[in-house]
Amino acid sequence: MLNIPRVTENGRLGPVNSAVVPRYGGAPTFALLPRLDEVEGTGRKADVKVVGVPFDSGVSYRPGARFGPGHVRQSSRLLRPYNPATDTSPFAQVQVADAGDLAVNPFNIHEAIEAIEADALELTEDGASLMTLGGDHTIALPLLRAAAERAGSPVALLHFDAHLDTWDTYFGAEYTHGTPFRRAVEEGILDTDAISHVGTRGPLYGRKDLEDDRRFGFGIMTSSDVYRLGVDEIVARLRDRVEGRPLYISVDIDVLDPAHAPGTGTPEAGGMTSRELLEILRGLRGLDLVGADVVEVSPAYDHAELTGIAAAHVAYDLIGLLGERA
Ligand SMILES: N=C(N)NCCCC(=O)O
Ligand SMILES: [Zn+2]
Ligand SMILES: [Zn+2]
Repeated sequence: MLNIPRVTENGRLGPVNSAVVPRYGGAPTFALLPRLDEVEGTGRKADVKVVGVPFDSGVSYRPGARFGPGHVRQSSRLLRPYNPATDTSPFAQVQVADAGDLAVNPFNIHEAIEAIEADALELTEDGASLMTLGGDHTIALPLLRAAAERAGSPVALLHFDAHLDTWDTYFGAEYTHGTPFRRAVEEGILDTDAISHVGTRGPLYGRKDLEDDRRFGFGIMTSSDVYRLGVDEIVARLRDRVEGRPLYISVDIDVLDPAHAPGTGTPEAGGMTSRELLEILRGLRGLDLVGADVVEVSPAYDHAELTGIAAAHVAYDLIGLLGERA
């Protein structure tokens, strides 16, 4: 089809109009949004760019997150343009486009990390912000580097994850999916007065893991805190920690219980529900969100697109938050 009919609201080029073209056909861009080159071809510029990073050479257990971006896009076909939970139309408030996947070397982690940082800087040169689909959690490090560079200062971080990801090395390797936030603290790109994990749970290697993590400045809202304190109290405490600072949000999909997100590399029992995660994110409106990622979706372990759909909805709400700022 030459002219694909799109929802055009508020002057923004939106998703394929699924009242005309069935949503299960055609190119699986995120939420059926236009590609970046299509948007730029109309003389528009994208304020929020969805970008995939098909990289999983940093995993310590089950592989497969390299297929995450494609799976999340496929699972995002049913997203509709209006979000009643926030009374916003995320694709109409700003221009959103799918920038495709970065080309990253699967055999050289150092080269991959450099490429991700450089590409993230290039994609944000025009003032756009990035909604990144991973990929394993290694990719958060170069994304944070680029975010801090663009913000002109270290950034606050809300890290949704079952894991701390502040371990030191695995088999002597410094750059893995279990170590990005320790490296980020060492590099001085995080505002260590304003960093917190959310949804942490599961066995650790030892008490020292928590001692190190606290020394780096991280606060922790565990999965059990979310259950016991409830969403509103968690939101209040998180806002208190990061308000008024440039903020990056990193969501490892394994923050969800394996019942909600089985398709991931290092699952842990006792996680939050997708409803809780979405409600917490919706409580973070009005903050200075400069970038976000959703990582660790490993489709070979997924069933019925459970994990892909959860990740797609999380990205949809994050795009809403990014767009409010833009
Ligand atoms: N899923 C992420 N990002 N990290 C998990 C690392 C857990 C481990 O191998 O000990
Ligand atoms: Zn994790
Ligand atoms: Zn992680």
